[in-house]
Amino acid sequence: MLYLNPPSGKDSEPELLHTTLCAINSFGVSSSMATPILLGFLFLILVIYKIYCHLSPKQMQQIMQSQGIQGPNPKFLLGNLLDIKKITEKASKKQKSSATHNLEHRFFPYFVEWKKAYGKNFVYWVGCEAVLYVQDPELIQEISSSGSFNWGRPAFLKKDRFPLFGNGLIMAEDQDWLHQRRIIGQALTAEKVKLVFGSVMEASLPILNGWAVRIKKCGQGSIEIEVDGDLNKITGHVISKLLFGSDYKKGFEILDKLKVLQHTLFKATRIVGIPGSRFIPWAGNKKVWRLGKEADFLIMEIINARKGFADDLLGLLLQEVNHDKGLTTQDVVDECKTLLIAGQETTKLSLTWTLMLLALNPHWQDRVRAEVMEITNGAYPDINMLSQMKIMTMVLNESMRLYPPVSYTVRQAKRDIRVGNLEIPKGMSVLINILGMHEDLHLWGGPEDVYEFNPERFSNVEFSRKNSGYIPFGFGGRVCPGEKLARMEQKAILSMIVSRFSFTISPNYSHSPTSLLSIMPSNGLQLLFTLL
Ligand code: HEM
Repeated sequence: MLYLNPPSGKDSEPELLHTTLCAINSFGVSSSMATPILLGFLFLILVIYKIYCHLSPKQMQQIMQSQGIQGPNPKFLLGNLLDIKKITEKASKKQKSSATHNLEHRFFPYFVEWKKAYGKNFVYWVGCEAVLYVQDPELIQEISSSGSFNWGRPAFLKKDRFPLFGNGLIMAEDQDWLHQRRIIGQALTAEKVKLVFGSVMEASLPILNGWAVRIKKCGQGSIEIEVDGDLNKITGHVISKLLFGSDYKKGFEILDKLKVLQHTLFKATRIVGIPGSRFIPWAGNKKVWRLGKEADFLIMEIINARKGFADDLLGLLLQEVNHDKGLTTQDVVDECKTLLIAGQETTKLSLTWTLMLLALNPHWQDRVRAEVMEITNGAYPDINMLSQMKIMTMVLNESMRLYPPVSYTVRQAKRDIRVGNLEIPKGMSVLINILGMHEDLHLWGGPEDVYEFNPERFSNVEFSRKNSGYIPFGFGGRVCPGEKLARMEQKAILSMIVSRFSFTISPNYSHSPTSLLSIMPSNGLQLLFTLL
């Protein structure tokens, strides 16, 4: 087992619940605060909840229990939020001084504890929202084939994340979702992705040349580079060019705004899941509204300046405006925000974590380099060479197993749905813990192996294909439409890096992954680079 520097700061809480836990903190649910005003407020919330919920928590619990699905007992109004808070605090006190790749214990210690008590599928409560936790690959297969239109996104998440995604593809449902999915699909086919290869090279070369110049200038053989920022620039350039074509530079400003918005949304002290809370004008909410509007405004500026339909993804989306049952201009704005966030951050993070893992595992770094050199003959790769890079694929797969950029996904039953032997009642949310699946001892070879970086496990192509416990790009109808693009970018950028530089971990790097919608390093990634 390889150990990394311990985290310097406090461990972050998982974002899904972080915000809700902050809500408890900010409410200060203690007996001393139980003033008549607070009680009146809680009563009002309860009434609103009752109106919102399809079934009462008790009814949902009974339905699930009658089917053998157990779970921790929910408390009045707060569900299991206080349990989550208690378990998280206990776990962070116990945390070992050295950090490993074991992220589930770090981000979801309460899931780990509940799995031990209730098995791989159980029900827990986020306030009044019933959530079915699923970590059984067979059940996930059943959900996959139970029809995309049966599932939506939980209303409280859609509202909470509205400034970031609006009604873009991630949040869209029913016919809107299908329509948007078709348009995005057209822009991300294998053929279209080939055309993007040029912009990956165009974005990467100046940055990598800059690294080489700095190494030569310093005269010490190696220098420290903060790679996270540079990978941001490369992946931001690629997605921005895909979306906005020749207007791509304006995309950088929008991306910067969306990142601050994302950090504010997931770090700010807010209440999630309580109706009306997003309208309360406190500082976090106000900042989120302002940034959301500013991002919209910048995208509208690009749209308004357009004459005719350009040959980019924005052009494709604009062609759908004003058609019968077509998109509105606001839908196009929302789609741009969605694609910028979904397409840039995830790809960047997968590269960041892969570089960290290769820096820690020089043997695998050498193997990837040898393969790239053999295929490219020491020159830059062309698009057709990427598919020959098998060891590179194994390394990337293993990196996304240990550090999946998206750690979980949530659906909500739009009607009563039969999934295998289970009857899932309308209104119940289902959380699929991608990280938990990727660290499942039964799927990945026991406690000795599961947290190890071992790309060899992906050498058996049949195993990887069959194993539905591996879902870094999601599953079913909502599977990531950007997978081909992401995989091309990953390979192109990595092959250029390993063929020019070797790298190790800098003593200044402290291993402190945090979860803000995606799993990211809290303090960036600092590596020591040497020219080959
Ligand atoms: C390594 C890179 C990436 C990873 C690991 C990743 C992962 C995922 C996952 C797990 C989902 C499913 C989420 C869910 O079911 O809730 C998803 C959906 C999505 N991804 Fe990606 N993604 C990546 C790159 C990209 C890129 C490059 C784009 C766009 C150019 C993109 C656009 C989207 C969109 C629009 C959805 C929503 C699909 C829908 O709901 O129908 N992703 N992604």
